[in-house]
Amino acid sequence: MTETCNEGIITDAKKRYSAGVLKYRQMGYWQPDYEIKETDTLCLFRITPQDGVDPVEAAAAVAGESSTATWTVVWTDRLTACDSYRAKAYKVEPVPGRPGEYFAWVAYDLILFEEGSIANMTASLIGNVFSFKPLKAARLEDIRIPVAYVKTFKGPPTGLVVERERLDKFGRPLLGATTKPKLGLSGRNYGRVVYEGLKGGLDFMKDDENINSQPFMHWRDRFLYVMDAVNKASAATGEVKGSYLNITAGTMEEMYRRADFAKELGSVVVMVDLVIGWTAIQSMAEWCRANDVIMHMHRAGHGTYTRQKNHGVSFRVIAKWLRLAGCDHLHTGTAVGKLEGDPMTVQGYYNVCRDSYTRTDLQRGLFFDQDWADLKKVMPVASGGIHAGQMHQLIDLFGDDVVLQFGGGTIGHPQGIQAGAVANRVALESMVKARNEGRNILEEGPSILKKAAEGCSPLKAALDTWGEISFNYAPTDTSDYAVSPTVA
Ligand SMILES: O=C(COP(=O)(O)O)[C@H](O)[C@H](O)COP(=O)(O)O
Ligand SMILES: [Mg+2]
Repeated sequence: MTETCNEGIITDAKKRYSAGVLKYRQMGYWQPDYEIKETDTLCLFRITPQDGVDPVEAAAAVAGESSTATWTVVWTDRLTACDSYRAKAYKVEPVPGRPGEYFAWVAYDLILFEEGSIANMTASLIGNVFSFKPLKAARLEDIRIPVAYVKTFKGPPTGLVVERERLDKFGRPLLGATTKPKLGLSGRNYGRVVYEGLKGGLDFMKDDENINSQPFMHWRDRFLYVMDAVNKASAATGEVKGSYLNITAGTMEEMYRRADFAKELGSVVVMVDLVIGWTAIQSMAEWCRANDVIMHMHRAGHGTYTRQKNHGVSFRVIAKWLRLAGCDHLHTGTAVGKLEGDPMTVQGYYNVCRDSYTRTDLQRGLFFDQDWADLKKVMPVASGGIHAGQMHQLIDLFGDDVVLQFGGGTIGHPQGIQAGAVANRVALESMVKARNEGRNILEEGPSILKKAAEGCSPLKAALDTWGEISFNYAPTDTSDYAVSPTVA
């Protein structure tokens, strides 16, 4: 598929710039012999051209519409350094095992993006091009962001190393729980749930994505009761505790108001939902940086555009943008829980959050090397339908630098919320100890848990209630190179 010459480009200026419509490849958006620069942003798109549309022309169109082009020749190109500003599609390959789909690699010059602005970068890369008629579908699969551009972002306000220092917690995953029911509790009842969870042994409790300031619980009531619970649980256990106060609101002014109040009450953490948008995320990261507060990011809404293989934006790209934009915690999936997530693909997201340098790893969906240029690391959050009986799988999949969050798997415990938290903490500590002793936790996990449960009735009850619960459905978003990688 890849061609070795610039076939198609019209170089004669008179012909190139006479008014009319040319093919994108004739305009210079297809350059198979293009030499990638270290300062280029590289994108891998998965495109499904309409029947009869040449994949190379479709790739050139993607490069054109996501950079400088419009549908017709414009003489004003000649007032610019258009040869370098034009994005270049430089390689097209059929996707293995997916007839009609092609991978198209496109390079973008550094000058095309404003420094430190995900809003600006995304307005180019996913601006018009996903609605383009010659394509049935398009997906941004992966991105390589050049160090020169990475250095224009401040990244996570706290980062996972400093977070551990502030919390004084090392050598094990952190534990959390989402307060349930998501909606409807009064402030006082809500605070009670938070206290029970933290007192039982969790490090964090968490507001859910859709709890903001509804009539049943004004945000100030929630913040007051939650912080009362946090302080009492810290005093009772001698540990630093936190509860992610969701400051998501309808305006920036209101979000700042809520963040200020959270800080005033002594919260170590605030939370926002991905749906607030890139600019709001970058602004809240600035606020968190200035106020020494951890920023928890719930990826609410992402499944609308990340899940389907043929259209949208892969979550690995969203994770890369979020690390640049700045968040300290990021929901990245569980693989074993109730929500979408192929294990290898999910591990790829974790690598994006925690690596200093991410290596190409096709089986985990990573198509490029990514140098993070010492940008701080994001703490991934595994959350969604998990329970103590899966502890060995979770630690085996994700290691120590992760928040394991059991919402229903704490609050639904038959002996109460505090018992649910105890079960999770005991399961976690037994599994970490077994791993540190060199045991194969993936194989021995169930027996390690059973043994630990002999001395812990809450863990026994958790295993009896949920031990057999699993969510075995075929994942939607898997690597196309899971069996034998063919692209270098
Ligand atoms: O409320 C929950 C989980 O509750 P529970 O633990 O009771 O299932 C979170 O919103 C999900 O983690 C979001 O999904 P993701 O983390 O994949 O973004
Ligand atoms: Mg939720």
